Amino acid sequence: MNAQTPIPKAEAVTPVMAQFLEAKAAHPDALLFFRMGDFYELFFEDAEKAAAALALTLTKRGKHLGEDIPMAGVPVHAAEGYIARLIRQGYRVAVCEQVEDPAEAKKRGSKAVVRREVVRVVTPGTVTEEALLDARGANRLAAVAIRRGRAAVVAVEVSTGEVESLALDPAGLASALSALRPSEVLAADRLFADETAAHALKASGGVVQPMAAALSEPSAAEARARRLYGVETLDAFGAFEPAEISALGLIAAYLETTQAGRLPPLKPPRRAVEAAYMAIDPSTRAALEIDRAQAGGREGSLLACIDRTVSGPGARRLAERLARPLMDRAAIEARLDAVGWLAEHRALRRDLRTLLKGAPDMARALARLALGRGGPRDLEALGRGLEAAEQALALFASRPDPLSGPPALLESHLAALAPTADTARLKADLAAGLIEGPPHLARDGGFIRPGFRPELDEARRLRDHGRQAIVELEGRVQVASGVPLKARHNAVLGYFLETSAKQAEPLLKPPLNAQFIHRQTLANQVRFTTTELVELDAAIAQAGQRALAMELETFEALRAAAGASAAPLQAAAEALAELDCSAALAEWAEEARAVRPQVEDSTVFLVEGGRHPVVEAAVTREGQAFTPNDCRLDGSGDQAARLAIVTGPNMAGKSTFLRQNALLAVMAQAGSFVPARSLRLGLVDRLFSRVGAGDDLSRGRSTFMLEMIETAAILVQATDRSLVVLDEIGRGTATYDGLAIAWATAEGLYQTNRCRTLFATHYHELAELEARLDRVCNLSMKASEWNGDLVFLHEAVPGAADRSYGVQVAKLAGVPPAVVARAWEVLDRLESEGVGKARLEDLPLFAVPPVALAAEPSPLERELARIEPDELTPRQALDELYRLKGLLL
Ligand SMILES: Nc1ncnc2c1ncn2[C@@H]1O[C@H](COP(=O)(O)OP(=O)(O)OP(=O)(O)O)[C@@H](O)[C@H]1O
Repeated sequence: MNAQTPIPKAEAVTPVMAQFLEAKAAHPDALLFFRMGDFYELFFEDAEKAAAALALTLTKRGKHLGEDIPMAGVPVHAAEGYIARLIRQGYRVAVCEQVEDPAEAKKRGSKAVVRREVVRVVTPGTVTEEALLDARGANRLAAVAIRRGRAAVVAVEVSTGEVESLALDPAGLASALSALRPSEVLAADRLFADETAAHALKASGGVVQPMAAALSEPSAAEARARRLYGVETLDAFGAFEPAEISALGLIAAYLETTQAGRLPPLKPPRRAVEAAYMAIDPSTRAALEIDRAQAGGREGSLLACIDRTVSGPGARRLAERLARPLMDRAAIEARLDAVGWLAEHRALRRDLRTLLKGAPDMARALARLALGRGGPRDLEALGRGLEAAEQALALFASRPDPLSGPPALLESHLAALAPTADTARLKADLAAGLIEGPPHLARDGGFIRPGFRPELDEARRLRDHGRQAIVELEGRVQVASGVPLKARHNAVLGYFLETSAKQAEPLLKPPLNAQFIHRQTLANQVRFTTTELVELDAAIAQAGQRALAMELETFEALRAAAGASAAPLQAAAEALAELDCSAALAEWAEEARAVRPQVEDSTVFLVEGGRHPVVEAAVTREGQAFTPNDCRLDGSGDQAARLAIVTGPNMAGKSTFLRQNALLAVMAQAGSFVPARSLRLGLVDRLFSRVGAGDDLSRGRSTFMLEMIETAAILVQATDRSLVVLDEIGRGTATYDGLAIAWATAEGLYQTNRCRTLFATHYHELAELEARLDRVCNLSMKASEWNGDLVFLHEAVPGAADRSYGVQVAKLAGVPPAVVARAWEVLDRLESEGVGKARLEDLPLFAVPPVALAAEPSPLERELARIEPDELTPRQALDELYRLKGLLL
């Protein structure tokens, strides 16, 4: 979001305003939080925006070029909450701090202003503070680039240091981005001209940050990426494609500016290949409500329904697994082994979950510490995390049946939990060094345990002893002077002796005025000091400062020790998260009576007694029973039909049936048990679901247009390994057009794409396909009529539905009786005239041989895609043109 403050000319402004203008000029598109003593102040347009966004009072401070300067401010101690709210509204916030002591500034002259610098830009994708993060959700910063016809997405989780790089075909951008669900996406500004990329960026759901195209240029990007990792060459990370380097360069550039040079500790990029995951495009993801319900929130999604994790990191792992189901059968089996083993070992699972419930978010604490934003509480979190790791290890070691050892994946997590010499020392130091329940911030001290550093104890003793000495002094001067003096302290005077104005009289006159030095007269009180008190005050202040300095030094030493052990700490954090995730899936499997799916390399899809977990939960809450359903498909057409036409009345459960089968595939390949009696699943490479679409009027597309765009994508991309569930294609247009489109789509999917397909429709004419084609079957959702009313049985049975029962459903919905009666009349007329029958006969079904839908690009197209105009000199461009023309000859 842009917050373009009109930048006034710097002449004739106060020195502070000049500082503000300079900082603002460097961060024109962020709201500038300008530190003034105990407040952050915002000026000009920033003030107006923040005041509106945070319901702050908009005031004025001084004049600029004759005009009042609008101003709004927030107290420093409450700033985090305000910044959080601005970030959630899509703003970026630049924090401009005082970076020197006011006393230092004074040394330069009485008029000198304190130096200020922007120490950080807070943006949605780079926040690390607990208050700004969702404990159960990842917070990713992603960058997108396209070079030489290939695209890349690099995603960084600053709060945990995870980095992932994915090289892919530009057509897959939307799927890849929607799987990552970044909070913020960076892209070179020229990328917005590319329709595919622009669509993918918009569909990502994150705040999009356009970046100068120069930052993604290969050499600049590579240099920055090397700097990010502090390496001479990126070779050790594998062979990056040019687009990946560009995207990594954008991330590096953004982190450099927003973190003001303080770079987070990032893990080496994990390189993923597109083929490693089941591709799920954004509309399929939305339609299936995998991690978010269509209404927006988590509530009502598959994730919310099955999430039994007990820790934030575990919840993030689970979300990640569901967002990106795997294609690697061995990796899926390994996850299933882990879930299965934990499902069997109930007592151990229970103890493990109790243990993990209290475990802290080590990865995020570590990242905050590394970025210099962490405090004693983050150190404590590391200590507690290491303790939890040891306890988890002990739990597994003490299980009663040592013979049935945990499967390989669990073993690898346990190995990561084992302490190293460094982490063991760190844990011991943290336990010995920190008090229970230390404060968030190191700033004020008071968090080092007595006994940890003898010299700190000594400084504290002196400080406390001094305080005791003052109490004694207070008693003595009272007796000596006969005046009721009270010892007090404030930040300006330090310690002083105070009495009422009336009783102060004797102290202001000889002989007592020789001992009592007057400091201040207020309306009712007079304040004094004595030489002894001045000395005590100085000694206390000095000891206090020494104690604080030592505490801060100790904090730094512990922080450095944690930083030096970052790798084993991150590994232990990840292992705890994985254990929570697997144990949670086992817990849910037991609750939901879910079974282990059988995953294969074939193209079968055989479900017995499948259920939709979310609908089942909703139906059960209402006190009703959910009807499980079988589904048999086979891409090879060997055991079952490849295409099933699903008909049945409205409300009979068609959409539920379709979605539940798609979700079973997602869950199985995510490595979860599935809500069914059994499932045999041949790995699904791409999942498509077109189940109802909303309008996308902001992009000027009608519901029907959107439906057709999505249908086109399926027809172009689905392979013989894909699973497609389509609900009511072609209903948003005239009946004949709709039927024709539905028919041709079913035919195309069957003959050209050859994918496994469930095709729900109200065009009962499509049932004819079963008779005409080999591997097509009809399914219908059973309903029966009872006393003129419809009863839904929600059972998928072989055969086509005889009719739609639309009028009965209208009646159930409360359409007025007169309208229902009229509808019956019209329906009777239409049916008696045989309009439906005639219609089908008219269609030129199978008259035209199907065309190859997923056409290969021509050599010329392939060559064109490879050319990167920005990287060519005019001369090279001309040469390229001649070469391309040559391809035509
Ligand atoms: N297998 C089932 N067992 C029990 N109840 C079910 C089942 N399937 C669906 N239902 C119930 O029926 C309702 C309607 O289901 P669904 O939306 O799938 O119907 P539909 O046939 O797709 O309807 P329409 O054609 O109007 O879109 C669900 O909200 C749920 O309450």
